Amino acid sequence: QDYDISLVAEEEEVYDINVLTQTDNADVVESPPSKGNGRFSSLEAFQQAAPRPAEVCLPSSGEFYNMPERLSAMSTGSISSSAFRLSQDYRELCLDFSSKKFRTIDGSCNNLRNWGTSFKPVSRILPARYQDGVGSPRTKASDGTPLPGARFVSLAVHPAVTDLTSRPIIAMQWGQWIDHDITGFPAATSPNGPLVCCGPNNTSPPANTDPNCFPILLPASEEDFVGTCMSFVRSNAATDANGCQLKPRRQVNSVTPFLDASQVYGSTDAVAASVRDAGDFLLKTKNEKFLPENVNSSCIRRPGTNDYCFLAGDFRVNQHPYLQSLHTVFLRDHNRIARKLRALRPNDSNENIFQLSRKIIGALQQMITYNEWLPVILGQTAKKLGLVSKTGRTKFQSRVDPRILVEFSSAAMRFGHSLIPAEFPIGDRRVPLRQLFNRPGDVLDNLDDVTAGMVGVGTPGKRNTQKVDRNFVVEITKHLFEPPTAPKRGLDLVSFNIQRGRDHGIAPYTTYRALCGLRPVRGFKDVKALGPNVADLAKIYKSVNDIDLFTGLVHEPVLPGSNGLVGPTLACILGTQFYNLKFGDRFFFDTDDKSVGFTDKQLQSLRKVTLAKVICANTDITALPKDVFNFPSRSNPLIPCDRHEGLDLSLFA
Ligand code: HEM
Ligand SMILES: [Ca+2]
Repeated sequence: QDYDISLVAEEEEVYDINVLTQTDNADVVESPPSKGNGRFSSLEAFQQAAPRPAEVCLPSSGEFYNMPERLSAMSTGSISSSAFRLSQDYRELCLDFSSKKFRTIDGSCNNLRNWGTSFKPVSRILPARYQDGVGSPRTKASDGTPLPGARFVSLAVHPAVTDLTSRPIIAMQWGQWIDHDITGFPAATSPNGPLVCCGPNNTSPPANTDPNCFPILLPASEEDFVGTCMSFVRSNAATDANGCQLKPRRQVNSVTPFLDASQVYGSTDAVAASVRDAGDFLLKTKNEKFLPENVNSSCIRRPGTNDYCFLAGDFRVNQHPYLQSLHTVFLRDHNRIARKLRALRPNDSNENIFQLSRKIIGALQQMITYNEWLPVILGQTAKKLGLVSKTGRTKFQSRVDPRILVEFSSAAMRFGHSLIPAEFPIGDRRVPLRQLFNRPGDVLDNLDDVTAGMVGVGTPGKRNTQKVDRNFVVEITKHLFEPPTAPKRGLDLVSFNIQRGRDHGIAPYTTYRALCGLRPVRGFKDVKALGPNVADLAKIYKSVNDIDLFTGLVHEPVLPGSNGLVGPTLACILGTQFYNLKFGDRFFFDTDDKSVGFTDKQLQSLRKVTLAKVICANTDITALPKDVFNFPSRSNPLIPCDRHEGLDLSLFA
């Protein structure tokens, strides 16, 4: 109910962020370890193989410990009703886990509850708000009337106003890079392959559309897309061992939630095997320099060139050149480190050299994320929650659940879409993002120019990333993945984010704000909570308590003094997830458990490395500032690449 804010005494914004706990799903206690789920060489293969919900679903007997059943259970992220059996199983498969020095590829056996294995259901902070209570998307407002359509919301409250931060574009790009390390929702499919959820030429879908279709219906006033429908497929629903959907519906994370560089190495044994030559200590490359080719993938190749589509540990690798750049830089860094270690440890096995290199790359991912990136995003909150890890060692907490919270991957972490600028500098060009999707050419031609543009030292001069606010560039709200020859047939990422939240039954924004201990929103005049444009929200939502989580989060103003880029509820959800990914990871890079961690000297040396050093060591860029999340300045001067401190690998001899 809206009421007059002037009647409410002004109070200070109380802002003391603590981490949240997830709901206690009965089935979260343990889930089966999945040594064997590497059957699938790609996400597509996984999706084809995922069993359809059976016609008749009997209550699960819990008796699914013969192999075929177990494999299918693992691949669909199903979970058992019998914790006892699972712990038995877990003990069997993770028997030697205390003697294991390296992470498994699929994240299994990280912790006693076996949380954090790929292709397992995500966790959640609050119970789902499905419209039917079990699985249908949230489509109605609190008074029972329909919610405004996702595209309608996108058009009404997410315009393309430009508002820049003082940061280079890497502040955005690192976020997407690590997002692909920690989250990935596989889409539902039909027995015949991918689902198409609109009629021909984007007309409204026929009546018998697949139940996993949840198309975005375009408003009558739509000018940017042809037709009346934008295809949207629901995320794959986790099933039990009998192929029956779990109730309430749960989504699956196809990648390991740990920051373990799984976008480089893969989250299943099959993908891991595809990115390296069996028995070798190196990752596969093309011509020693670039990512290997994925012959099963499609991308846009320039005629008359040798352009090819990339293969990496994550299937999203081809999306755009800045993402491809980080994939290439870390691929090269693995091979650079592995070659040195090979020489330093002549008696060691290739497998050990590979795993040791992988462990160092994983440590770099965590260090850059917690010490360089998160302080930029969360400001004070990063320190307050103990996320910054520049000194000392981290004590693993076995009760902290590292699994991805559905609210994080469906809404909060997508804040990064607001950071995306319209143009990406590459050499002396500034290329509109719509011209870069799915094209490997720029990285193959000139990785250095792509990378320099990303970290703000390219030739067109300073190019800043956008602020986190309600604004999104048209490159992603009108022209996402638009085919070059088919105008108005792109997608709207903001509509997708909103629709995805509804697909996953995410509760509205105000619920999370309250949970984070912030004062309630005082209706549609509450500029302090919902920002200067709150009146626009009033035009489309009936109550503040209907606002979609994603939309609410990017409306919240950044609190004065927070020194970060995000508002308080966003800081709360992001902080919670990154807290869980630090303290709930037995292999966190600075763990005090020396049996899996680094020696004091190794850690000390490792801590000198910054993203700048990694880029210097693997490109022909000649100078970078120590902190690439800030532009070069008097306090962050350009330093020749050979003077950046690196990891002393002789400490691993
Ligand atoms: C050019 C840059 C980017 C593009 C083109 C892009 C595009 C996309 C697309 C198409 C999706 C799938 C949407 C859906 O079906 O629900 C997605 C999901 C997502 N994006 Fe981005 N994105 C970009 C940058 C970022 C950044 C900077 C971040 C974070 C800081 C981010 C975080 C996410 C997350 C967490 C998801 C959900 C992934 C999952 O769990 O499946 N993205 N993005
Ligand atoms: Ca991972």
